[in-house]
Formats: sequence, structure tokens, C-alpha cells
Amino acid sequence: MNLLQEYRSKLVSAEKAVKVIKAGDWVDYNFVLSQPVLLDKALAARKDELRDVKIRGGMRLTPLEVVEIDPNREHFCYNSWHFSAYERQLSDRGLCNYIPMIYRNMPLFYRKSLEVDVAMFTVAPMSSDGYFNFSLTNSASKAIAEQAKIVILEINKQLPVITGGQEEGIHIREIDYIVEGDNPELPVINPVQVSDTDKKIAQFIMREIKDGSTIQLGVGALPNAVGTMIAESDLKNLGMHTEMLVDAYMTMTRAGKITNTLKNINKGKGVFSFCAGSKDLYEWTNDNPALISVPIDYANDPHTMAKNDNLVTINNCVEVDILGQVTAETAGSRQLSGTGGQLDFLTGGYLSQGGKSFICFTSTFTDKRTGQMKSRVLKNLPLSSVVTNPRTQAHYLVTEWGVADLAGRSTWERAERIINIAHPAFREDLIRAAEQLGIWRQSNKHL
Ligand SMILES: CC(=O)SCCNC(=O)CCNC(=O)[C@H](O)C(C)(C)COP(=O)(O)OP(=O)(O)OC[C@H]1O[C@@H](n2cnc3c(N)ncnc32)[C@H](O)[C@@H]1OP(=O)(O)O
Ligand SMILES: CCCC(=O)O
Repeated sequence: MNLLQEYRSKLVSAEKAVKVIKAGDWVDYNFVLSQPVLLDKALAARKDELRDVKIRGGMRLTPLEVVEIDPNREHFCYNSWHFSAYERQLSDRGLCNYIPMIYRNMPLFYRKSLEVDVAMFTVAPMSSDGYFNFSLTNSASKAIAEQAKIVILEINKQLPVITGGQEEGIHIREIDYIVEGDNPELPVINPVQVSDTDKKIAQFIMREIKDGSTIQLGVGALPNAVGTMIAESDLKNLGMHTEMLVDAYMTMTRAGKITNTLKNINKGKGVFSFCAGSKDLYEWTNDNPALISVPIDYANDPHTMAKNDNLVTINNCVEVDILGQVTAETAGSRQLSGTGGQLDFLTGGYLSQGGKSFICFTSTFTDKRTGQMKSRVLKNLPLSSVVTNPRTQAHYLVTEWGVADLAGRSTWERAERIINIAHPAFREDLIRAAEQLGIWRQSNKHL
């Protein structure tokens, strides 16, 4: 059988493909832009025939039919590796559970432990050699497919093809069914508005970046503010090694700041594992020789990324305490996002020769319920909050009030440095709290 004959033999309607799913099965929808759309709709239509189908996915950007059609979760039970804003809302409605993970471990979880009855991904059309490119979601795609008893691919012609890299595609002989459809528009994440406070924080970090640095930007407005400033700066020959490819990398590359020429590994190539952003970004990635996509256990391995000298990692958080513990994923018992790659990039930046890791945050936020200004620097993290970065791995914390370098510092030194970057209105209370905890020295300078 030649490739075309094999393609035709595996091509079925979405309705027929999802017939393989049985009650009690574990079904994998994969991550971000590789999540299925037509297959999701077809599976939802089978609601009354199925019970207890468990689904894993992550960072879903558009509504999930299987969840919306089943408000009591009797037929479909959705679980997410990392919450998008939509999944956060689903969780608030009791319709989504978080699966705790350090993102680098995701392929291992599949290869070592997890059962996958059916994997359903969206991919780019088949190449003349019989490969389907994983496009904007390399992540753990190959590991999930290897583990699945049945693999169904949904083709979307809108998806770009990312050439080069590792584990960036799957051959037709490794899959069971192919579904074609109306190639829905790809969901986009538009760049977030950058505030004056964000700009102040970004300026502190800009001082720490030098020519030839390799840059990792995390999710959220603040890391992207730094990317925009870099594009407007006179920095040269920067590198890209990131988990998530966002618009700021395109802006920095187009401005001639990123060349990848001084990296010690993957020289000449910007490294990423998944991408989400604007339509312009998706078009830019297509067959772009300056980019490679790699599985997440390569992109997020601290020792691998640290082979690049002067690696600067910039991530955002929700709250910190005066011990230096950071949560980037919870507010009390409310799960907001996930651990993702944050701890690994914090570690990798520190390990890199000349490298630096920044966790940046505005010193206050406005409580949406009460309209009250609250400090993000706290005596203790709230009950049930989860520590994303333990104090033992802390490096730089940055707010609009300055930079606190915590690496190797004692409890009283940390308390002083952290309180020094809290909003002045909260500093006295935090000093009292540090005294109660026995981590405030009388000799400490007045803040
Ligand atoms: C991607 C890479 O390359 S790897 C490493 C990066 N990965 C990570 O850092 C993972 C963890 N980090 C994150 O997910 C993000 O950076 C975040 C959540 C910390 C910040 O992201 P942003 O999009 O800027 O957050 P945003 O301000 O929109 O807040 C998200 C939600 O948390 C809520 N929130 C934020 N801070 C607080 C707080 N202190 N208390 C209560 N709720 C809060 C917001 O209200 C919002 O909820 P809503 O959607 O119901 O309104
Ligand atoms: C897992 C997706 C993004 C992140 O690391 O925050």
C-alpha cells in the first residue's frame, strides 16, 4: 500500500472515529492548539451513549463541547495539566480538575504511568513523506501518541508546519484514523496591555540583560513587557530558549535583537515547545528556518537550558511570603494556572554561567470582589495556596520598588530584602510579622 492508499484507508468522518471510545475510557486531547475541535463536537454528540469518559487536556482556548453539554460530569470528566482563563472558569463551575505537574515531567508521566485509550490531536496536513507535523504543540505529543491504544488525527490546514527540531511529528503508520473537516480558524491570544507599573518592573530587569544573553519569557503581561522593551533597546545577538513561543519573540527577532548566534546549544535556532499568540505569529512560524520545536523534556530541562551562558529567565507570580516562597498558580484553594515550566526555568537560569532568574510581580493588586488594594507580599501564603517555587530555589524577586536577590541569604536577610520591595503601605505590618516569626534583626536598617 502506498502512502496515498494508506491515507484513504484511514480517512473517516469525525462521527465514525469517535465510535472507538467506550464508557470508562481515558481520552487525551493534548495541549493548546493541538486540542481537537471536530472530534470534540462528535464525542459530545455521543453523550447519551457514554458514561465516565475521562479526558485530559490543557490550556484550552475555546469552549469544550464535551464539558458544556454535561453540567453534572456524568458522561465526561475533564482534567487539565495547566489552566487557561477558560479552564479557570470551568474549575470555578466545578467542571475541571487540575493535574499537578512540573511540565518537563509530562512525557515521563505518559511513558511511565498513564493509561491512554484514545489520543485525539489536531495536526497539520500530511507531508509527501507521510508525516503529520505537530505544528504549534510539540510538548508531550509524541509521548502521548506512543502510549495511546488508538490515535486519531484531526487535520487543520490552518496550522503552520515547524521544520527541524525533535519529535516534531508522527508518521501515518503510527496512527489509526484521520479526520478532515472545515479547518477552523486558530484561536489567538492577543498581547496583554502593559501598565506603567509593568514598565517600571521591566526596566529593573532590562538593566540585568547584556548582549548575547539567551532569553526565556514566561506567561503573563510582565514578561512580555520586557520582550517589548528589548525590541526597542540597543541589545545585540540575543538567543531564544523558551517553553512557550509568544509574540514578543517575533517582535525581538524582527527588530534584529535575536540572532541565536552566540548560544552554546542549538546555535542559530530559536528553541520552543509550544506556541500561542496572534495570527501574525502563527504565520511567522510556518517553515521558519530560525525556529525549532522540541519536546518539553528537552526545552525545560534545567541542565540543558543552562548550557547557554547568560540565560535570563523572566516569569510572573501571584504572591510571595517573607520567607521567599512563591506561588504562581493559586490564590488560596483557587487554582489559577499551573506550575508549568516556572520552577525549571528558575533553576536553569541560576545554573547557567552568568545566568539570572527573575520572578516579577506588581507589589499590589486590586481585589475584584471588594475593590480593595492588597499586597502580593504576605506574611504567609494563604491557607491551601500551593508553593510553586520553594524558598531554597529563590533567586531574584522584582517589583516596581526594586530587586531582591535571595540566593544564599539567611531568613533575616530575605525578610529585609523582600519587605524592601513590598508596597510602602504594607511594610510596617510585614516587619511586625517578621518579628513575630523571629526573622527580623533589631539591627536591620529602617526600611
Ligand atoms: C511559559 C514559559 O515559557 S515557562 C514558565 C512560565 N510558567 C509559569 O510561570 C506558570 C505560572 N504562571 C502563570 O500562570 C502566570 O504567569 C500568572 C497566573 C502568575 C499571571 O498571569 P496573568 O495572565 O498575567 O494573570 P492575571 O493577572 O490575568 O491573573 C490571572 C487570574 O488570577 C487572579 N489573580 C491574580 N493575582 C491574584 C491574587 N493575588 N489573589 C487572587 N487572585 C489573583 C486574577 O484575578 C485572574 O483571575 P480571573 O481570570 O478570574 O480574573
Ligand atoms: C504549561 C504551560 C505554560 C506554563 O509553563 O506556564
